[in-house]
Amino acid sequence: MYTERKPIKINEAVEAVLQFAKEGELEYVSINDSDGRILKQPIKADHDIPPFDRSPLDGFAIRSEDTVDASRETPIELEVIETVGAGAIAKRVPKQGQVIRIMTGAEMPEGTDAIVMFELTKEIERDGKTFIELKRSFKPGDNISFKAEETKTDDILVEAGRKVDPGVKALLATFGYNKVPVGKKPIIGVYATGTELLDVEEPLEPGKIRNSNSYMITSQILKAGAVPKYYGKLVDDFDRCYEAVVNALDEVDVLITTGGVSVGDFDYLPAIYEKLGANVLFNKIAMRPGSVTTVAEYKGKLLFGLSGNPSACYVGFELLTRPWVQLYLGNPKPHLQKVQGILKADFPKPNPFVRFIRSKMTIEEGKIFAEPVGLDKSGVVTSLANSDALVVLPGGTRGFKKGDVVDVLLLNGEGSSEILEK
Ligand SMILES: Nc1nc2c(c(=O)[nH]1)N[C@H]1C(S)=C(S)[C@@H](COP(=O)(O)OP(=O)(O)OC[C@H]3O[C@@H](n4cnc5c(N)ncnc54)[C@H](O)[C@@H]3O)O[C@H]1N2
Ligand code: MOO
Ligand SMILES: [Mg+2]
Repeated sequence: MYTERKPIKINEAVEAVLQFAKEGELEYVSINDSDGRILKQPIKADHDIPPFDRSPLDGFAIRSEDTVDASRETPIELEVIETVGAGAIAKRVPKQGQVIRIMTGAEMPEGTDAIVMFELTKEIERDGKTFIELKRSFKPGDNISFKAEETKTDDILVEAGRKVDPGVKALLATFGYNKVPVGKKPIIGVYATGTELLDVEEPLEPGKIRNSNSYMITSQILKAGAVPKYYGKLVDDFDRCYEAVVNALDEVDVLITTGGVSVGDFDYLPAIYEKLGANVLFNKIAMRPGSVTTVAEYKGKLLFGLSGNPSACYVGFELLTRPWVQLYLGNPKPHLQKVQGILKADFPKPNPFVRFIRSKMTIEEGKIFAEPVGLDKSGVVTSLANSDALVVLPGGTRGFKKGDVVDVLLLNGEGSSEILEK
């Protein structure tokens, strides 16, 4: 029997979900496996950078006092007594009139206080010795990379909560983080429901479609940084679906189902939550697509009943499941980043509920534009492949015109600590 559902605002829905946020434990992973992981501790300098005074050039380490009288008119000659490459330490200490040939990155030899690059010198061989000719003077400290000029011991260089990217990884290596402290990934179970669903390798049959949601959601889970556990597809049979949900719940941190969550005769998820005794946080959100998105809690675990319609399923995950995952991982910016953009085409439909339109973002002459892509229907799958943003049109508004400034959520953005709507 049909029972009316009361829609809540998307912000309230997100808040309801995040009441059950929990942070995962810290685990150590090899630096080689740390890409994309969220740091659980700040990266702290355990030594100065550079760790010693060093040469930033290929050239000669000199005693600047020896060069005081050098000029174009009165060039001086200095004797080269040793060559030192990066990683080696000079064995000799130059006396007056002596220099050490030095390569970029090598530690400044004792007794020297400036570097002259090769290009400013002329080499002279005489009596089995090597000399350089210099036509100008140098001051103490000329061309030296000084110890700690970049960073000092105990400086915090990257805060906890940051994602490991190539730059962060360079610092992890610099400071000897062979093992990196990161947030443990939650395991997210996935079931696709629907008697109409075919596996990817199966040929089409009358009345059937291929199951795309589980692949899409698995990919969204991976992109969010969690571990997907795909259980397969289920035909619309109450007992089989109920049993599958109960069994999966023991093995996962969160369970996602797609489909079967609306008011149809074979939409069994609402009844499954009821039989389970789960606490249904909401079963309708005032948004399009994804209005049927339902979330229930059972023994502290969340069950996301995402819509079967691909676009609604996609949006439901990004707005509701993804933030939960981010908080679990330790990311203080769990929500999609919001920017303002210029609508690139008319959008004549009225918006009784807030609408999230699959869109393509571009930057032209320094301005952000967003263009709706494909059909704006929740059953549409093709638009998703061309979207990197969601245009947000507030509920209770009429159509929008090309050129209007609108909020745009970035699907590949930095993340935000703010929920989208106030
Ligand atoms: N009387 C009403 N009918 C519907 C309402 C409503 O408010 N009153 N809401 C509509 C809206 S909005 C949506 S969204 C859908 C949601 O339906 P369900 O979440 O129950 O999903 P299903 O009915 O199982 O499937 C909907 C649609 O999606 C296709 N589908 C399902 N699973 C997959 C999959 N894994 N891969 C690709 N496509 C999938 C399915 O074949 C259906 O076409 O309800 C409306 N109805
Ligand atoms: O849940 Mo439906 O996607 O609102 O369109
Ligand atoms: Mg249905």
